[in-house]
Amino acid sequence: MASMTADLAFVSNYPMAKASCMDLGKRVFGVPVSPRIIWSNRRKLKSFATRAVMQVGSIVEESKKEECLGLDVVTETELREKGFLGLRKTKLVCTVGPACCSYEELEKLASAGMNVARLNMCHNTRIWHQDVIKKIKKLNHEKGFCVSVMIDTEGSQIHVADHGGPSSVKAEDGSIWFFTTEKFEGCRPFTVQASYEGFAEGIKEGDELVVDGGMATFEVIERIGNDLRCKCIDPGLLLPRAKLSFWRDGKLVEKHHELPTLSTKDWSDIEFGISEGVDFIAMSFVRDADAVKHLKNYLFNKNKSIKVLAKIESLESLHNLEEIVEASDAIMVARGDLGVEIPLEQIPTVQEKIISLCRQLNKPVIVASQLLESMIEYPTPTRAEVADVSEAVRQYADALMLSGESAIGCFGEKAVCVLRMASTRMELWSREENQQPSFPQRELGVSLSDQIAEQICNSASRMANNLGVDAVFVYTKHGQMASLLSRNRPIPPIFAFTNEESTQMALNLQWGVIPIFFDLSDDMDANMAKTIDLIKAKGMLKEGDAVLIVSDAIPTVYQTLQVKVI
Ligand SMILES: Nc1ncnc2c1ncn2[C@@H]1O[C@H](COP(=O)(O)OP(=O)(O)O)[C@@H](O)[C@H]1O
Ligand SMILES: C=C(OP(=O)(O)O)C(=O)O
Ligand SMILES: [K+]
Ligand SMILES: [Mg+2]
Repeated sequence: MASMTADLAFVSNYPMAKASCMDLGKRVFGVPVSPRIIWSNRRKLKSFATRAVMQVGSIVEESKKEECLGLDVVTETELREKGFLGLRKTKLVCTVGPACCSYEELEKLASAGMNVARLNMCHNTRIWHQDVIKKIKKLNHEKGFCVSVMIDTEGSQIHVADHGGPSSVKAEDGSIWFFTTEKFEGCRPFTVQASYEGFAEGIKEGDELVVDGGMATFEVIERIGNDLRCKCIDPGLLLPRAKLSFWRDGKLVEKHHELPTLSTKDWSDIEFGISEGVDFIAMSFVRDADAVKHLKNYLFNKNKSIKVLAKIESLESLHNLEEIVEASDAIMVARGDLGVEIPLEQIPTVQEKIISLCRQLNKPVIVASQLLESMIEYPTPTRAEVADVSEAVRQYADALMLSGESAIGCFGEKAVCVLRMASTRMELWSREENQQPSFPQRELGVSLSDQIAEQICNSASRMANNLGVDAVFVYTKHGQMASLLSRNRPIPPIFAFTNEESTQMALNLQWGVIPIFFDLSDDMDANMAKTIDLIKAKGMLKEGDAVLIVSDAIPTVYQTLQVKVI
């Protein structure tokens, strides 16, 4: 085994009162090392001591070993080209649709940097979605990618039923339209089927009916039972499944319809997702935490490794934001529908508030929709779109999401490249110019061991930045330590080694984390030595590089803390 000449000091969770100071005295990082404090928490538990160990070590010797490491091909390439500090931190989610559903197109998106593939269950058939999932898993298995899969529910929003007619219908100014709940085949002139029979509840003459956030606007001129006669006052297009919202005196008429957040179709889509082994389920139009808890309880008995994202896209979800974030595994700022329910000019501020709350509560957050909308048709983005992307990156969003840009756009691969380049450059620039929000100091941990893990990760991140280490290695079974490190947004990349594939796929949504599948053993030293050797064997660690090591792996045999100087 290659030897690792380094000083290693343990910082774990020993109450300060018992801290003993040991000067390991050796040179690390090329500078004399001041004495270090050793904390270790020897909590006398009958079961295993919960210990989080942070070690600082430097590597000064070559390693000869070559072993296959679960590092995905994209990261490996980026690492070789740009080194540790050039690695992109912000994750990329791509909606898969007809424009990119072939194996070759999916491979292009993965090579360009897609971390998560999103399947919108509003559209297409389950067979189609199943085929895409199979291709993504094949790409991961055969080509060494690490792309996670997310399904996104249709939800119970009121929308225009698929009129089965041409892809979009034009509404002329002054034309009279009939919005009905009557079910009929095909399409009738100037008649629109609404997806929900109670869609007109509480609506009065004079109210405005807005389609898809403004694609067309109508004035309600008569209510006939459950149906509405309307006059087009702002001409535009009626797209299939267009969403409907109602406004009165410039304010949204909040629809507290009794539709459940998850419709019957959603539940069967969820069963489909479980059977296909998806990694994430994104819930549309979440109104409160109950719906999230209900789904998580259901999944607990089916497949508890599937992560639940709540999509913030209604006024009601903003009213219940904190409880929803607390209950969810991750959050999506779904700006498409959110922009229908709140004034567009408020989106950047609301988005920043959601991102900050998610960081405080240690939940990854995706900024979604219309980031590069013009690239559906054009090969380059507008300045406003790149400004939107860089603002989401500056706000420290964990991930950015493409919708139509990749699903139906002519330049999906280019759009991913624009996101990748813009986010990498903005990460570097905003760090150099200190443009990013400071870390919200809200304590998370409730139990002592959670508080210890949180404090270790907060300290480890500060230490990593202050010492200028090249990388952070974390050994984690369920990803908690990796996410707590990510929450701090440290400068060096976080290599998260885990022996749980579900953890690896879930960490694909965490800012700055590179999830690596690795057969963790109970021997921390072996884990450390082997992973460092392996990364070195790939030529990605070089002489003098410094790695900071954190672990929450609860070994089965550790009874004492080891201080090792090799
Ligand atoms: N799986 C799919 N099959 C066919 N078309 C899709 C699919 N996913 C997305 N699309 C197309 O891409 C557009 C943008 O995707 P998205 O924003 O996810 O959907 P929506 O418009 O329902 O919010 C959709 O309106 C639809 O036209
Ligand atoms: C992502 C969103 O949801 P969907 O595309 O499913 O409407 C959105 O509304 O921004
Ligand atoms: K959806
Ligand atoms: Mg939506």
